Amino acid sequence: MAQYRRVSGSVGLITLQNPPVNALSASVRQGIVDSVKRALGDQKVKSVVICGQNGVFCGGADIREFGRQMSGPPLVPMIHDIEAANKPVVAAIEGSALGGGLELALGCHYRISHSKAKLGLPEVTLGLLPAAGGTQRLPRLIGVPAALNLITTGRHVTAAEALQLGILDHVTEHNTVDVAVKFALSVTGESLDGRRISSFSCAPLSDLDSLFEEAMLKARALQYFFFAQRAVGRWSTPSGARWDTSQPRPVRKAAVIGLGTMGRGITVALAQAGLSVVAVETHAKQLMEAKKAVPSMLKRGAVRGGTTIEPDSITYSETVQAVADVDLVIEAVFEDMALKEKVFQQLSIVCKPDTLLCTNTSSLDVDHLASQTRHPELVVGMHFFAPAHVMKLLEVVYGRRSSPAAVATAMQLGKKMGKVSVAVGNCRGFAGNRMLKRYLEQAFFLLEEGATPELVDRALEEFGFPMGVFRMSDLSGLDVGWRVRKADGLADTSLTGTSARVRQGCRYSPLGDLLCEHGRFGQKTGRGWYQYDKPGGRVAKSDPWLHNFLDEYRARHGLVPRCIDQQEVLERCLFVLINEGFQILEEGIAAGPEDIDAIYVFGYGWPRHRGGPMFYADMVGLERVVERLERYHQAHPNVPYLQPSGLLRRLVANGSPPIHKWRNVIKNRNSQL
Ligand SMILES: CCCCCCC/C=C/C(=O)SCCNC(=O)CCNC(=O)[C@H](O)C(C)(C)COP(=O)(O)OP(=O)(O)OC[C@H]1O[C@@H](n2cnc3c(N)ncnc32)[C@H](O)[C@@H]1OP(=O)(O)O
Repeated sequence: MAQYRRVSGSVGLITLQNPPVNALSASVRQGIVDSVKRALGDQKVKSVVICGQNGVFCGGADIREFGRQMSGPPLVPMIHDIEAANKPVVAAIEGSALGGGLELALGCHYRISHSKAKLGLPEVTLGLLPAAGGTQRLPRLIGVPAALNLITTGRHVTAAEALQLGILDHVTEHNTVDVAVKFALSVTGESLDGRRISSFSCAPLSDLDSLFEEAMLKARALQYFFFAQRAVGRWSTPSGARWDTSQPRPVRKAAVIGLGTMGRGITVALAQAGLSVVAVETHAKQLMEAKKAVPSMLKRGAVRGGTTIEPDSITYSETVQAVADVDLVIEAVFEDMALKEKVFQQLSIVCKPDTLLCTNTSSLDVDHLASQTRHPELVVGMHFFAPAHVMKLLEVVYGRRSSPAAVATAMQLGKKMGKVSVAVGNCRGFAGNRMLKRYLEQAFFLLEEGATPELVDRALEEFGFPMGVFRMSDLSGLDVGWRVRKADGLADTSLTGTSARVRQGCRYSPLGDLLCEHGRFGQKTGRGWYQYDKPGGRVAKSDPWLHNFLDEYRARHGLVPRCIDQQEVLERCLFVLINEGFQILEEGIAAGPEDIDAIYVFGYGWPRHRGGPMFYADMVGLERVVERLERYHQAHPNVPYLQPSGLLRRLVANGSPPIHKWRNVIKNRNSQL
């Protein structure tokens, strides 16, 4: 329903009332129609404000009514009548104005919003189109490109963005209804001619064709990705193991070894999947902290997902002996081979002979760990992404001796945990991190050549990544990569002169290592590629220290900074990552391009509407990718992986078949080996 009352003498205030989000049920629509009629018929009322009760404007059509017989007044004429009113109508938006809620607000003559409100047309996420005037009014108000973006993505925008786009007239930090009532008083009697959005003409666009072409490309990418996501479940390995011929084993009880950040997340993910879990941590302090953290993570998850969790599904232990009867173990100790070797040797003794032993390593050799056990065929990698109970991606890494049943079991467990599980072969960094390494290195090189973290991140964020490479590095911690580079014998900052920027015969940038030596590990230390207001702060700010440091670094190494544009940033960072993807396909580490695309979309923030790196390469054109890589390789001959991979060249030589035919080219090649 809707409540109607007169306030401040001459303002008719209509309050939508339908908890929890004031959705536009039949009775709310009836309430609005009746209240508007009353307000317009009352001589004392000079203007109208529409708001929602309990700090929410309106969550849109009442989804609970979908599928039922339509009753009550329809939305379109209701909104039309509001727009046609001869008294100003102001929407006072708090909380959310979504779907039909935003469409109602667009029918009003003015929109005032609280700064914390969210607005959007999310119908597409429900398989609908905005059918209450949104597709007509929004493009007229903010232009076709911006409206198309909101309508086709369904994304929610903040009040600040909505103001910038022109959806809102005013944003306030104060009581929105009070501000709207005052505003309504101030516009009493003013002409409404320029306020009825449906009478606006749509700004003509010279490049409408390219706009629609772009939208079509997005649609193609999303459709491709829909199938790619499903294709990864039909896994296969070069040894011939396949999803449809491999029998997974039942897993009822699992264990996690090591309760750091990853181990806790994995424990939560397993418990949420309904398994009983033995959580092992040999350090008493860490164990105590985990015992507090895990239940509260579970509780938060249950509130979010509306599920219940058996509180005693997790038992904690300080010794590995506690895992004697489990079906599967996931090791998540510190990323140190010697330590992991010891854990696997112990597990091999303690566990039942048929227990599956998994490692959460992000890059170490799964075959080597398997060799520490009595049953190497029961060892696989289960590479989770942080936070492990939230991130959708799981790389299931099969080793040379992993049995088909072991791979099938890990894949099925991943699915049970709600993950997108992708089977990949064993190599340094597996598929995702191996490709990421190339991307990161190019970003460092770009800084050496004259770019700034801001410029690189802006290019990547405009491409669609939720955060650029440097903001991401600050978030995940610069020390993570530093440790890996040290273990690989790369991070040696004592080198000077030319050798400082060359390792193992290839170009190397020590910039990340140098920052770590300055204690700049990213967000956690409050300093990294950016500065933060405090350790743990989230808002990245440009750091003059860093810019000065880069200037000095370039001067020290005789590097003359040059102007670098966004196109070069994208090509250098993305094409080199794509090239590594082709190399991975060629080596059989990933079975098909869909696997790589799923890994990048679910694990690394690659924008879904661009389909994943391999699909993107197909869209850009393989010839162009080869041509650009060759050009960059000529300019940087000491970066060998800028050379187009053999598979990429072969695909071009085969007339650049579309992505769904690449597997044939890969298969033909492998069968000739
Ligand atoms: C078939 C022909 C129809 C013609 C329609 C004409 C055009 C209009 C179309 C539409 O408007 S479609 C609906 C568009 N709106 C949405 O998609 C919004 C969906 N909701 C949300 O995004 C969020 O719920 C929220 C509004 C941002 C609030 O988020 P928050 O995290 O604060 O709370 P939630 O836990 O998500 O929700 C709380 C509570 O509210 C229920 N709910 C939310 N939206 C609706 C709705 N539109 N209709 C009915 N109920 C809704 C949600 O289920 C939760 O309820 P409980 O589970 O707690 O009971």
